[in-house]
Amino acid sequence: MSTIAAFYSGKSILITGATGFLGKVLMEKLFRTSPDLKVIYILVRPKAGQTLQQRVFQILNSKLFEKVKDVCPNVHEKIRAIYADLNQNDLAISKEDKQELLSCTDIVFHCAATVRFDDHLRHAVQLNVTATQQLLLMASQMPKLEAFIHISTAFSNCNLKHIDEVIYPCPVEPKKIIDSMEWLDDAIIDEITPKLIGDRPNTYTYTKALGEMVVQQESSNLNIAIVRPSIVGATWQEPFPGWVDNLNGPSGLIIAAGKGFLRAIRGTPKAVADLIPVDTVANLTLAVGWYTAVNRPKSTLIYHCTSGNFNPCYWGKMGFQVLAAFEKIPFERAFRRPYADFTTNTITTQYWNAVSHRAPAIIYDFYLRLTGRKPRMTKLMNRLLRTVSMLEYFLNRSWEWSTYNTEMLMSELSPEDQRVFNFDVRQLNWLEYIENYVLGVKKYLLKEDMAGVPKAKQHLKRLRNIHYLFNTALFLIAWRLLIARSQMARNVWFFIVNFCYKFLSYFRASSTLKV
Ligand SMILES: CCCCCCCCCCCCCCCCCCCCCCCCCCCC(=O)SCCNC(=O)CCNC(=O)[C@H](O)C(C)(C)COP(=O)(O)OP(=O)(O)OC[C@H]1O[C@@H](n2cnc3c(N)ncnc32)[C@H](O)[C@@H]1OP(=O)(O)O
Ligand SMILES: NC(=O)C1=CN([C@@H]2O[C@H](COP(=O)(O)OP(=O)(O)OC[C@H]3O[C@@H](n4cnc5c(N)ncnc54)[C@H](OP(=O)(O)O)[C@@H]3O)[C@@H](O)[C@H]2O)C=CC1
Repeated sequence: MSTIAAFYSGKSILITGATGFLGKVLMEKLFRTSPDLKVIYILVRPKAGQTLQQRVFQILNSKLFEKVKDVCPNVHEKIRAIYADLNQNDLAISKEDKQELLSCTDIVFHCAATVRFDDHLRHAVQLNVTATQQLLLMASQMPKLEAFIHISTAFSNCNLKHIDEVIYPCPVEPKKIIDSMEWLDDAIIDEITPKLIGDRPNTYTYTKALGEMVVQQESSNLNIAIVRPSIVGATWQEPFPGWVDNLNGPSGLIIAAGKGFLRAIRGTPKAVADLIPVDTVANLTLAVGWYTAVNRPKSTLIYHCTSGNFNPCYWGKMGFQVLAAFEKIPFERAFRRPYADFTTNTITTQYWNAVSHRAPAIIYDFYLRLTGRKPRMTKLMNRLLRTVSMLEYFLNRSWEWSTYNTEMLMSELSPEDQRVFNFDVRQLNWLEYIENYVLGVKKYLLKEDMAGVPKAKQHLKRLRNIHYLFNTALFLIAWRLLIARSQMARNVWFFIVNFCYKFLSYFRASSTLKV
């Protein structure tokens, strides 16, 4: 019997961000391995016209939760959705709900965050800093609380090259930032944002670093640990390989490349692609919850959930594997044949953006206009290029994260726990993982059926022929224009024609002789 699974049996667990990518996988694993847990409280807000209950119903009835229903048939009764909005200072939790949470919660997993890179600083501070502070305040009033696990990111200190399992202070105290957000207007915040974030690339990484500082400041009276995952990708093994449900990180780019929109990207092929499967993050997080509650370490331990240290993969190799996967698993209705390459400097990037991204979009929009349809490709391409430009920072650098705590935890686990809560990425086969990832993107994000693969392959063949035809036509037009203007080009042309004619005559004569 797994010690960790047994630990969570009978427990009341609070999860924030349970409707998100990581939160769902974490919840699924908890239900599947500890079906005897008492209850999982999730803080949810209504969204996209759906009530809390509808959102929970949708999650529990999704493919991700199929296995859970076999081991925990009454899963609906064990999940309690609590209305909350982390955008509001008191988290908007009702008095009754708050009372129940305070008196019953044994463990907290704080996953909720805004992960948008370009979020306005006010909103990012509210979600990633103030809400964390509010939640910690609540946690400090929970008499039964055994552990509070905060999910941060391995990139919270991406301004450093080597990152230890410590909290690095930001120059301005989080409390001062929180206070200033209350009285500064948006225009002034916009002005000071670059100064505050300093050498970090965006408000996301900055506010996640501030969030860690808040955790540290509250850690004296709480039993806390921080998990810092790197770039979270599709599931590796559980509940099944390749599951993914949003466009963050690599997933959006895989679609863009597979559909033929993305042809070049500024990236360093030799930089480490520090991807980590979402089920690995969930397993480590649950193991951290158990270890923190049972061993009550004297200080706040930080766990890097990264792959580069254990089993590095590089962007060049990963890009190559993604392209190879498209051969087997093509996406339907591609705009162009999938082909992409890494460029290493700004000038070549701009050249490829003009030639391979903007020009085809303009030509296609022209065709749409001619056929009486609304042009849309240029707009889509501009959006894609904006997204890509935000991800480039992470494609052109490598980081080293120390992993002593993660390795220590691994060694503390029984063989059974190492199997059930596996977070040892040394066992990960990247080629297999990437292939499953591409398949997952096709199935779960694009909702495309494998039955459509032959048609997709045929469509790609047609695109290849159009490509050859287009290039030949372009060449002939260019050549024709050149011949009309240059004597030298004419001479070359007559030389080639003459040569071909002589060659054919010789070939014909020699074949007649043989007969
Ligand atoms: C030698 C060999 C040669 C071979 C070479 C081969 C070369 C190969 C290339 C092959 C292809 C790719 C291979 C894999 C490479 C992957 C690279 C991945 C890079 C990843 C870097 C991530 C670093 C993460 C570090 C930090 C990790 C974290 O802690 S946080 C989690 C990550 N967070 C995010 O990813 C959030 C990013 N998103 C945003 O910040 C915003 O969405 C945005 C700013 C990008 C866009 O905002 P905007 O308001 O404009 O739009 P929005 O309303 O959000 O969406 C508009 C439309 O765009 C879609 N969308 C959203 N996000 C993405 C995305 N990440 N990628 C693509 N598309 C995205 C969104 O759905 C909307 O679509 P519509 O609804 O259709 O309009
Ligand atoms: N994805 C990644 O690559 C990485 C993620 N992380 C960290 O992991 C954690 C989880 O990320 P991930 O699952 O990918 O992110 P998602 O964007 O998928 O999920 C975010 C979650 O936070 C919730 N949330 C956001 N705003 C509010 C709000 N105002 N009130 C209530 N809930 C809110 C969302 O709810 P709703 O569904 O209502 O929007 C959702 O459940 C985050 O802390 C992130 O920083 C760290 C490293 C990498």
